[in-house]
Amino acid sequence: MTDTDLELVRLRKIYPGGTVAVEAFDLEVKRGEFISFVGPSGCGKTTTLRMIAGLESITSGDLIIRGKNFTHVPTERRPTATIFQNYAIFPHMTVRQNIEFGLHVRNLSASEIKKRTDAIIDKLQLGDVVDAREGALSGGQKQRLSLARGLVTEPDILLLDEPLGALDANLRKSIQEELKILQRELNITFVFVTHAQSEALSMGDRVVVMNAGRVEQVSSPFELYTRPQSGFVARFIGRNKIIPGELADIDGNRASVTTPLGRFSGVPSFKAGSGTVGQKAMVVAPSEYIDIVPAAEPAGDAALDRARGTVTSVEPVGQVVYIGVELPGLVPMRIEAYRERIEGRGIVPGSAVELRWKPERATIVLGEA
Ligand SMILES: Nc1ncnc2c1ncn2[C@@H]1O[C@H](COP(=O)(O)OP(=O)(O)OP(=O)(O)O)[C@@H](O)[C@H]1O
Repeated sequence: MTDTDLELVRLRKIYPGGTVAVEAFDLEVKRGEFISFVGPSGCGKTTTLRMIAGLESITSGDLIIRGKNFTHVPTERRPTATIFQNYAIFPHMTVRQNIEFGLHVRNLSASEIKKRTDAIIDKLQLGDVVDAREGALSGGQKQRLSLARGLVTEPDILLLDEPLGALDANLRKSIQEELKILQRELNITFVFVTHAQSEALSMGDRVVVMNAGRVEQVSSPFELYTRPQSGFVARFIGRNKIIPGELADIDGNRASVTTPLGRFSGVPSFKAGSGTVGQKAMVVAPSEYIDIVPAAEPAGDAALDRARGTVTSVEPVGQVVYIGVELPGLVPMRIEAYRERIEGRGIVPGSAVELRWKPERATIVLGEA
């Protein structure tokens, strides 16, 4: 038995009007993995999910689930269930009837339907509202009902399209946690679409970042946050500072870039051999790894990379202070620092500062910043 649940091979979607919504989408998802799709509006997340669900035809490429090709199999014969943002609950049916509905259309025996429905009602704590209709349910209960409807069909893969989008921030947070626990317990593969990067990173075992119909990067949340592989990911995920320049040197797992502020090095995000000296590249460092100190302060650690600038603004917000820094030849940067780290150190508008970071924390990314 293969432990790959889902394989997308060169998946492509062109809508009848000619819009190329998804292009060359390759992905392998392991059984029991929680995978999030994230990207800006219109990047093709929903289209990809709908192709997996069979709600949208596949223009070319292959959809493989547990080793079987489902590219042209109709939705009702796919081992998937889909949860939508608007819940898609039948308002005239009770909670129990809503859950049973998907089982009746599968021709299961009455006793099997009851057994499965009772189990899922119990699992999702809907026992108190089994006879209620949609109008009487809270946002959280509606969310759990829509999950119950999907899970009761015992899918191999659960597809979730912005399922928490309609919830307020607090409820969203607690349902995120519930969902993650539920997924671990059931060990079902979840494919979760969201446009919120924090949600994608906190929920996903791995995250697929999409941009304009294409996959930009597939990585664990930490890897994505600390080791972006493209300028798009560096800007879209996390709080990176980006210094543009030209690739100067590549040596194993170190590369360096000549920038208007000097030459800096970092870990290359590209494979050896794919970068050419002189081509456009950038130094990317997560904000959390950059220290801001008065320029006159001696550098204790000679191995740090350093860039000099002038403070233009200092804006405290709670425990964090946002410091605007003008750097020669670059667009101004905004650095976040803990208030206690900078208090009393003379970091005020007009003062000269140095940004310092460990080169091994920086990533060298090819392309135009
Ligand atoms: N039914 C359709 N007919 C034609 N074009 C469509 C259709 N549905 C989506 N598109 C286009 O395909 C592209 C991808 O859309 P899709 O909805 O998959 O993106 P998305 O990343 O899910 O965006 P959002 O976060 O806004 O839902 C967009 O350019 C969109 O306008």
